[in-house]
Amino acid sequence: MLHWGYDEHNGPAHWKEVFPVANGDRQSPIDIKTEETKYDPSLRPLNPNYDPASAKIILNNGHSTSVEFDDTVNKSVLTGGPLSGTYRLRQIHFHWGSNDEAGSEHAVDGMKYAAELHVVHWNSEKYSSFVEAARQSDGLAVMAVFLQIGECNPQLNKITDRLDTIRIKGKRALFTNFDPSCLLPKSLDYWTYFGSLTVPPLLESVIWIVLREPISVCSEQSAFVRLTAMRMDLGLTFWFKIPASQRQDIVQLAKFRSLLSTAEDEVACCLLRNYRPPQPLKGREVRRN
Ligand SMILES: NS(=O)(=O)c1c2ccccc2cc2ccccc12
Ligand SMILES: [Zn+2]
Repeated sequence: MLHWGYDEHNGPAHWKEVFPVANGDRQSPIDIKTEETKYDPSLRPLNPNYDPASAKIILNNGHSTSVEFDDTVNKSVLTGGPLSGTYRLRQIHFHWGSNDEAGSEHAVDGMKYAAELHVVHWNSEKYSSFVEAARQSDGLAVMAVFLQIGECNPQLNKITDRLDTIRIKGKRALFTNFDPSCLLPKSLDYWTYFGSLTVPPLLESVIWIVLREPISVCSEQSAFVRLTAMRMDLGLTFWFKIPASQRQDIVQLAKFRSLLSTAEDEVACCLLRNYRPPQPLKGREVRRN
């Protein structure tokens, strides 16, 4: 396998050839069977506390688009929930599919959402760097938020409106004054389990915190259906009368799909999907608050 990706020749089924831990005992993502989750009264409320000034850049690393934060000090942290100690915000990124029927990494009773946001933190109380923490069983904490097809999400526009400036792999742009809490749902109820990175090197060092309530995102498929219905009502070819700005808004998810997984000097290839399928639970418990 040349370099891992999500295509037929280098996708999740091949990753074990280079990263044997792909068949490990605490791999992610998983399909959360809600009937088998266990209520744990010792689980505390989640307490995200982010400073918008920590946001630094938005980038396309060829596998996803991420917003990177200044993690040299404890300015933006996550505490509470299943965590003991303080976990420092490192980056956020997204996973999506080539159509609205799949795209999330975790599933709930076999149901996949259209996309998934991951908010990545590392245990800055016990470890001195992200790289060191990524090698420890309690080193990382990732909060996952499901994106469900529906109304356009104005908060998400802060990200999707910038994607056309970082279409090519390796491109980055300044991105500050952004508090990722704006992308969290009203309820911070969650499921939690011990897992791994869902991308190579698939390190088994992540405490996963999956929020139960999704946030909304719109995509051209759902918008196209809505507009066609509207056009039917109006009996007019209404589409071309919509100002481009508004047309822009109705294709949030399409903008993720138009990112390139290739660099400047390569043949352009769209990053149409970047999710790993659910992995075996291997006896792990999924707790809920
Ligand atoms: N999906 S993931 O949260 O395991 C993940 C990444 C996924 C895509 C691109 C970069 C990622 C970096 C991560 C760093 C730490 C933990 C998870 C990470
Ligand atoms: Zn992720």
